[in-house]
Order: sequence, then structure tokens, then C-alpha cells
Amino acid sequence: MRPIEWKNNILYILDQTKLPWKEDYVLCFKYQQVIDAIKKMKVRGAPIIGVVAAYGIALAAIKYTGSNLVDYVHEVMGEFAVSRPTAVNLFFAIERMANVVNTNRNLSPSELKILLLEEAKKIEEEEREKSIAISNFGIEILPDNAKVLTHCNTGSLATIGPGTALGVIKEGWRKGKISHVYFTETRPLLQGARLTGWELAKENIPATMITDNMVGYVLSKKLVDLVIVGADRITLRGDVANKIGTYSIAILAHYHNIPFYVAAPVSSFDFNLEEGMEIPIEERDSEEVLSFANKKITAEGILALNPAFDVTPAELISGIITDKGIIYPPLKENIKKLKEELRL
Ligand SMILES: CSC[C@@H](O)[C@@H](O)C(=O)COP(=O)(O)O
Repeated sequence: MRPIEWKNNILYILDQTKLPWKEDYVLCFKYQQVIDAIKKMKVRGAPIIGVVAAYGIALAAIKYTGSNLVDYVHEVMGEFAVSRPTAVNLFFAIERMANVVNTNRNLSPSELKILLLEEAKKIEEEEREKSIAISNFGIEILPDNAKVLTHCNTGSLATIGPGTALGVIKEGWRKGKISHVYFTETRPLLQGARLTGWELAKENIPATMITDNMVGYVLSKKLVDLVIVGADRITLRGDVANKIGTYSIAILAHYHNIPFYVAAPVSSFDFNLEEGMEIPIEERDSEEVLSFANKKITAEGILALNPAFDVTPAELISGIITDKGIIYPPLKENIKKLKEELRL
């Protein structure tokens, strides 16, 4: 199963809104279709959003027949930048593509188009490698026979490679360190139930789904030894934006003395932001909350909140598993060290 594929100037995107019922690909011939797929969450998860945006920008360039390719690509990048605001990987990928354009302005349009496509392929390959590295580093935090809880979907569908949090879980299972996985259904769009369940079943990993409001029960009964989740954006002090509900899980884990880990590539860090409250949180259409299985579940006139993410403060996090190793508390100090080491 490949979550995306680039073939003959077409970007194929496995439509995650149709899983697990149907394995259907959306064919993107135009960059607008890529933006639409991101907005409608046909493709979702922080790392893959960046990869898909890079291909979308390359696709726009390849299809352009006008006389000012550089300005056009910048306009397109602006459109991608407002597709989903929280995952910083999107902006990381746009910046990489912008660098290619800005440093090669003097090349012919056809040469520039080739370079843009090469950069998108490079970003894809790098994300794959990063998620393999995270999966391997993560083994260190797993006790023997571990029972683990995760939230949302952080697997191959979200990352190209094995995954971040789910990558650690898959590798832990392969190495005999994990005995059971609990995962939340993840309302309102059920990325846990539909996508994580689908990936775990494909790998034959013993798994139990719980509804989002069962986390307190599961942790109080000591059914799990640790929690691992992904991230959409991590600030300099180690605050983490991730799928709505993550913050509640972190508080419950803290109360019950259960380690709470985050797994994310360095491309999920936003070194421009200090505090979690600075992270822009995507507000989605309230209809997603007001309905279930395409059926309205409230009386007419009832309103609903629909923030897609929340922020977990650094104090609640036991460690961040990255593609460069594990960052332990004090997170602020150690993130600063990593930034300096990587010269970012
Ligand atoms: C490796 S994916 C990490 C995060 O992107 C993931 O945990 C998450 O919150 C996804 O949210 P989504 O709204 O499904 O894009």
C-alpha cells in the first residue's frame, strides 16, 4: 500500500476518507486537486501533508505555460500555505520549494521544473527515512511486554514510512517488546478507528479500540504502560500541538503516573515559536461534529466547536522521539541544544 505515488506527472493520493471500506486513489492532474485533497483530509497527517504540498507545487510548475514561472510558483505556494494551518511540516516543505525557486531564478523554465520535482522526491524520501529512524530510536522507551495507548493516526498513511508514534509501535511489536495496543477512535473524523485500526490489522498487531472518552477508564485500570502520540507542531519550549484530545490524554497520563511520549521528525519543530499558545489551531466546519456517519445527531440550531488540534504543555511530556534521537526533559534546554547542533 502506498499512500501517495507520482507517475507520469500525475499525483496519486490514496483517499483516506474512504478507508477502511475502499482503497481508492484520487488522481491529481492539477495542483488545485492537491489543495482540495489536503483541505478535505483525503490525505492527512503532518509529514505527508508537507510531501504532498511539495509535489503539488512541482505539479503546478510542470503544467504552467505562461511567461513568469517564478512569480507563478510563489502564488501557488501562497495557496498551499492556507490549506491547513497547524502542521508546520507544510511550511517546512513550502520553504524548501521556495529555496529551489529563489536560488535558481536564472535557469530556464524547463530546468527549474525538473529541479522542483527532484526536490519534492527528495522531501518524500527524507520523510520515509525519518520515520524509519524514529521507529528505531523509539525502542529505547518501551518496557518489556509493553501495552501502549495511541491517538489519531500516525502510521504509514500519515508519513510515507512506517510512521512516527505508530512506527515505534510497529517496530516494538516486530522486536517482541509490545504485547498490545489500545487506540482511540478519534472523533470527529475517526482517524483512529478507520485508519490506525486498518494499519494495525494489516500488520496483525493485537489491538483494542476505545472511544475517546474511555481514556480515563483505561489509564485508571492500568491497562497500558505508556502513551505515544504524534505531533503537528512543537515549539522551542517543547509544547506540542496534536490531534484534538491529546491534551486530555496527557493530563490523565500525568495524573495516573503513566509516561507520555511524543514521536515526531525534526521537521515538526517550529523553532520560530516559543510557546504553544502561539501555534495557529485549525477550526474546521462544525458540521463534522454535528453529524455521525453522514447523519445529523443534534437538533436544528445547536452549535458545535470543531478545533482540529490542541496543545499539550511541555511539563506533561516524558520525552520526544525524533529522527535524531530522543529528547528528554528539560525539553526547552535540550531542544535548544538540538537546534544548535543541527544549525537550524
Ligand atoms: C505522524 S502524523 C502526526 C499528526 O499529524 C497526527 O497525530 C495528527 O494529529 C493528524 O491530524 P489530522 O487532522 O488527521 O491531519
